[in-house]
Amino acid sequence: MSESKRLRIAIQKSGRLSKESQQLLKSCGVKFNVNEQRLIAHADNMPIDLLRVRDDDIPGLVMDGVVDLGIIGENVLEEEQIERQLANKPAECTKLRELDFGSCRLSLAVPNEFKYQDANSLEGLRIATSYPNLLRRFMQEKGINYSDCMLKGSVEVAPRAGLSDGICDLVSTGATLEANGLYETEVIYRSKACIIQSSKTQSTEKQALINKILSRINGVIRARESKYILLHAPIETLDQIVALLPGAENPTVLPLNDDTNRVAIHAVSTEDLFWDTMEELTALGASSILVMPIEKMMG
Ligand SMILES: Nc1ncnc2c1ncn2[C@@H]1O[C@H](COP(=O)(O)OP(=O)(O)OP(=O)(O)O)[C@@H](O)[C@H]1O
Ligand SMILES: O=P(O)(O)OC[C@H]1O[C@H](OP(=O)(O)OP(=O)(O)O)[C@H](O)[C@@H]1O
Ligand SMILES: [Mg+2]
Repeated sequence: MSESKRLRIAIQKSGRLSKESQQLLKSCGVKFNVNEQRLIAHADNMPIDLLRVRDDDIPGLVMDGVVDLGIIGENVLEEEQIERQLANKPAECTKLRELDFGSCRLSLAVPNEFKYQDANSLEGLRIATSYPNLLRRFMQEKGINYSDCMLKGSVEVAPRAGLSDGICDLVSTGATLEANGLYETEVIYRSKACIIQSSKTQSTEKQALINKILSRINGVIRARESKYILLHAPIETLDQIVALLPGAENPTVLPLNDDTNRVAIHAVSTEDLFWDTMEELTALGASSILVMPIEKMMG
């Protein structure tokens, strides 16, 4: 197979990570259109190809150097890493950074009627999961014997279907567990989406493009986490007002026309400004408070 000159990025074809992975790359200025029937989407304005695959395949594609970058849940990455280490296959890749989506946890859960005290309550039981390696690591650390029942999907119905006593599955809101008469007993792994790079040596051009994409991702995520805040404040409560603005260390303070008692404050806040803080600001005499999203950030 000849080495492609274009940077290959693997993303999930359809599922929890696919929309946000595409959106992130678009926000970084990568222009592409996805045809649902096609595995590959070529970017129009940069030498980048997107490979749209099942999420389980992404870590292996990166570790084998078939693609250069991948966007994947840390849970799937860790599971594949353990699997490959056991099989003596290449398991190396570099996690470039965590992303700001795909937040979930891998947890143990049991039927509502099950009397759970601690992890020892699972001794000798059968647990259904799609993550046998992460489950084994946890159970070995606790010294608990169990048997597993490997299911790629619909794990949450296993106890009711008589296939297992408990489950080890992904949880976010907990709605799926509740709908299936289960409750969460132990969190065994916390996960977010992340971007990974293959360990193979890249050409100077490709590495420069990877660095550019990563720096843009950093800018996009920083911008999404930040807000631009404008407000009018009485000079006498200025210090208290600035202290309330989360993460805004050096705001711009400007005079107001025909008003010597009040000033305008412009600040970039690194956190969302919550309603409670807005109410406290108003109580200190702030007015005309505007909180605006930031589209891009650099430097
Ligand atoms: N409820 C959730 N909330 C947030 N993130 C989640 C949730 N469930 C899963 N994830 C994250 O998204 C990833 C993909 O989940 P999804 O359910 O789409 O996978 P899948 O069914 O295995 O998809 P595929 O068809 O690609 O194999 C998970 O590995 C996890 O990192
Ligand atoms: O705690 P909750 O917010 O209910 O989320 C948890 C559910 O989300 C995921 O499945 P998904 O909905 O992605 O569908 P899938 O089972 O087809 O992968 C996961 O496998 C759980 O079933
Ligand atoms: Mg999958």
